[in-house]
Amino acid sequence: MKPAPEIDVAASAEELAARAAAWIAAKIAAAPKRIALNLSGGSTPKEVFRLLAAEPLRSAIDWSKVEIFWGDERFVPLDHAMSNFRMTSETLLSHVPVPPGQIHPVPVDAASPEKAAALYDGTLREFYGAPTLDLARPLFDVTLLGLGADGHTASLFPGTPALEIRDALVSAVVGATPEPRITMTYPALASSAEIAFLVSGEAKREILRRVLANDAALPASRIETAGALRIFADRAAFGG
Ligand SMILES: O=C1O[C@H](COP(=O)(O)O)[C@@H](O)[C@H](O)[C@H]1O
Repeated sequence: MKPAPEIDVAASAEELAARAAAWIAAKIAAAPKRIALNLSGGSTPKEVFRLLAAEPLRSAIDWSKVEIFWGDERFVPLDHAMSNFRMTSETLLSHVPVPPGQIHPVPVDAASPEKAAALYDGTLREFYGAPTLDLARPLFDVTLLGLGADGHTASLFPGTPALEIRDALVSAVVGATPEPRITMTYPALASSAEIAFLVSGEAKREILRRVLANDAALPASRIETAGALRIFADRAAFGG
């Protein structure tokens, strides 16, 4: 992992969520105009999203500035129980006034995971306003990431071809999980002013230790960014 992450250790999962939500709210407040948030799926961000959608943060945030993307998605309909979009809608987006045109879901209605990936790649480049990413001008302001017990992050799973992709921003991931996934690749995830991992629970302790030791076999360890790297962990995950 580069650069060395700033590690924020909370006493509990609830405190982790509160600290991460407050941090995101502060990032939105500090943004002069629009702010591009690249969200993670999975279980850990749910409470963070609920807190952002509840008072006092809901009213304090200028949601008209916010653009929403997803770092990964299951190739299932948007209303499917496994959909990251659905989880985000239920916990956050159906409760806050983000203009609909600023919500950019992965197009899971495409004919195949590969087509969905290619379309989302185009969406990212159009939003960025240039065909290639410039290190000095990140695509996202904030990228949230989770950490799977196998070391995956977004849908970058150990041993999958997506880990080696450098010329596309988005890839299909077929065969790593029962359902196909769509994931941003390292170059897209890395193009963020701030990357924040959310890691909670004792089940993540060993994998977090290995990520912090830069175990190169783990996809999460291979995130490299010109931006800042932060880890929100609870004591159960971090130890101590
Ligand atoms: O970054 C991500 O990581 C998770 C694993 O997180 P968890 O909170 O469910 O343990 C992953 O599956 C998710 O889709 C992704 O965005």
